[in-house]
Amino acid sequence: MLAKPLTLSAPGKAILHGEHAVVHGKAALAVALNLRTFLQIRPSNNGKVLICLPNIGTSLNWETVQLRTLLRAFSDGLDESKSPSPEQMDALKEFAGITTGLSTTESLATLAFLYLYLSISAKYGQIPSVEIVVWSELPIGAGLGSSAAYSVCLAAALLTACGAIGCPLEEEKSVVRWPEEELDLINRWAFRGEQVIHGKPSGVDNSVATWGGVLRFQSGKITSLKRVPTLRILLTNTKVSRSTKILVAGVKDKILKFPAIMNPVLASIDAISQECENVLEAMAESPSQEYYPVLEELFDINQHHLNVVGVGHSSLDNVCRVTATHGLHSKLTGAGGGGCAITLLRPDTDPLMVEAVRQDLSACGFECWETSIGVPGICLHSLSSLKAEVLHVFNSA
Ligand SMILES: Nc1ncnc2c1ncn2[C@@H]1O[C@H](COP(=O)(O)OP(=O)(O)O)[C@@H](O)[C@H]1O
Ligand SMILES: C[C@@](O)(CCOP(=O)(O)O)CC(=O)O
Ligand SMILES: [Mg+2]
Repeated sequence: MLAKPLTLSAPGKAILHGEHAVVHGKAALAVALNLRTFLQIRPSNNGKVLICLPNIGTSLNWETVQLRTLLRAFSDGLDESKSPSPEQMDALKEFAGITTGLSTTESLATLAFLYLYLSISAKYGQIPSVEIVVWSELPIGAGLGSSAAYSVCLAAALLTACGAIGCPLEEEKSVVRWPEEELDLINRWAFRGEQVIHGKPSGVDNSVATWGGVLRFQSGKITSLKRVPTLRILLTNTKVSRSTKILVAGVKDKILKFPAIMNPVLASIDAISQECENVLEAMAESPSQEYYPVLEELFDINQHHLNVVGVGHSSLDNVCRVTATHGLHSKLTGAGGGGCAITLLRPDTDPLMVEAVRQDLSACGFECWETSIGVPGICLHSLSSLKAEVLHVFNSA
């Protein structure tokens, strides 16, 4: 099916409000970041499937005949409307030789790939021999949705390789997107990859990586915010590693243990997302500085709530403290427990001040950078449109 190599990319995300609460049916507001995961898929004629993951130093390959055996055993339950079953996961673990019960970076990436490869192959009757390289600009496991960008890239590449969706790249265009119904199919398959990595994802991250822009997400309903003000956001990576799967499971346990205490906190987070959406709309309508104190206060309140639900970390408290000494307001973003925080900058924040904050945060061992938001979701690239850094990774993989 695949005639020539394809290169595609999907963005990471930052959650303004609603992380964790969104897993329990509350609203979240999320933005696509200009940090992307890139995937190159090449047709191969050696009867193998190869996946190379330079970010984590992993390269794996299997014979398609081996995969075909597994496919037969699994083709019944594998389609985009079903969640991965424990039996399927056990069979994949055995196949991939994953013996430890612990979810490592490599084991999760391998299982998500094998699950998507086999289920898409089973559904569309193809078992393509391909070489795949996935490389990301995003920090991995830091709250910026690398798992979703990975799953969305894999779903789009495998659906294209199996002929389930078209390949809309035209010679004269450097970047193109799929039509809406194909994006929807990519998103639904990517959600299955997120289930392998997260356990119980809400679907917000894969939706942002697919659709891009600024989204409101609640119980699977995706609403693109059409009019949003330009927000300046500083991202800080505390470099404290954590696992989304473990943090999401911890919040669930807390809700089960203290429902009367935790449910009102989730309801309050939901109200914060709603209030923030109202403010963003009003700002887009009539830009004014007067809205910033409200956005800042919402960051502060939500950060306290996230500590209450048990996903804070002393490194994140440090980010909040350091930025507060410069009059700035921060909250964790994504699953928390370490990873990244976001800090709101006002449009007129002096670059010298931003530099001073960056230096203070770097002195704590953190990495910090300003980012632009609301970028496009999954797209196909012509080779000539790729940055030298990305080309270099693909050429040397
Ligand atoms: N570029 C990549 N290469 C390999 N694995 C990746 C990549 N991006 C994401 N992953 C997988 O996603 C997991 C991180 O997901 P998660 O804990 O949800 O953190 P986040 O989504 O915030 O980065 C990693 O452990 C790894 O299995
Ligand atoms: C905590 C959560 O709301 C976001 C997780 O994001 P990340 O994997 O930490 O980037 C989980 C989810 O919505 O699936
Ligand atoms: Mg994730």
